[in-house]
Amino acid sequence: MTAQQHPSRIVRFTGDAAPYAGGDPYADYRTADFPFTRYTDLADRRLGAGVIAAGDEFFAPRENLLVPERAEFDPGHFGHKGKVMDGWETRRRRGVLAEQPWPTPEDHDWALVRLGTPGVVRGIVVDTAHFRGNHPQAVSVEGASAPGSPSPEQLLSDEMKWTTLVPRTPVAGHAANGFAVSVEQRFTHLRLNQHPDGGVARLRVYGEVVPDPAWLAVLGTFDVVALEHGGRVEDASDLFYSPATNTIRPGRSRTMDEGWETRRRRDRGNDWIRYRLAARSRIRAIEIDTACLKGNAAGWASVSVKDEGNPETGEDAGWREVLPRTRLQPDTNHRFVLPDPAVGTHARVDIYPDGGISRLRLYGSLTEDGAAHLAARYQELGG
Ligand SMILES: NC(=O)NC(NC(N)=O)C(=O)[O-]
Repeated sequence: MTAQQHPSRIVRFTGDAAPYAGGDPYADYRTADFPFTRYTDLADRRLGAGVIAAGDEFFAPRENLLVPERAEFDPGHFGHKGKVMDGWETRRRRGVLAEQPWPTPEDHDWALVRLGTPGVVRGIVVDTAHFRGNHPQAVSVEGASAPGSPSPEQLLSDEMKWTTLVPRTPVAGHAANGFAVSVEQRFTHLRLNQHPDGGVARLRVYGEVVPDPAWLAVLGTFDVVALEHGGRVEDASDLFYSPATNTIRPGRSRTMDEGWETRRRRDRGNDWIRYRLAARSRIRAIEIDTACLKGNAAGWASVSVKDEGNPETGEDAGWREVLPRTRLQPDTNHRFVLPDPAVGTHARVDIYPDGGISRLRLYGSLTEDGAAHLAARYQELGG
């Protein structure tokens, strides 16, 4: 097993994985703590991402790449086409002549990914879990920015400009191959290439959401903390059972684990999440949902707002409670109209004493300077 230190200090695994020897298939899996995983997975199915085409998917379908759970391996599961693999796997490439039976150096397989929400990519994980002996020798990743909803044909046409995010790089089998990306551009689509062929279990694309300011301007009032609009979690008191980011995902929770649940507190404190809003906003209405949290819904909740971006004072006025501590019901969506709009760049929900909420929605509109900031960033990133 080899782990190499990359110039950008990202651990790189190289070399083949040993054949599966029985027992826990993850026992010899190689992975690391990649710093960029604190960003949002822009290729999350739950945000609307999809693998819209692939040049070949003989052994295993491209859709597996974005399954949220880690890849499974059943050593005895064989189908009509071979070993059933939980990933995207192409057939073995061949040369064209008896004298040249090998693929050419240019031969490769590709898959086109539509990001769930456009953004700047900070890091990519090409996970080859369980691909041992049939993983690609190398991978590369490119990004494109296309307006609207382009077809695979449009994306593959010569007119489309693709930018290299990860140059062709050798990867290891049965490993989480992580790559830091430093391209300051907003992308809508990615192309994952396997050189010359092989299988990849999962693709994760971590980055910052960059919303289209024209769309937000037309909407006027929207959820200013929603992940898809560029809101994000900065910190939370407890991540024992589930990520706090679940509270700003699209849609309602269908099961308890799709929300945010904290462990049972045995002290006199309380749990909380701190968020950064899409930009400076004026919040007028709040929703707190406890969907699917029944014996463990938060007992009470309050919401506070902080304004770090006041262009007149330039001052940080500290936290201001805009929804006082309010009793919550289990498995219920609660709606609150604020008596006065609350202006801020950050929000915090405090739950008492512990338990969970499934969603927080902060409905409002961008302030003038908030909208100008988003428009400038969009321009800068070539949006
Ligand atoms: N044992 C295999 O996985 N073989 C082949 N792949 C599948 N899925 O059967 C191959 O050639 O890569």
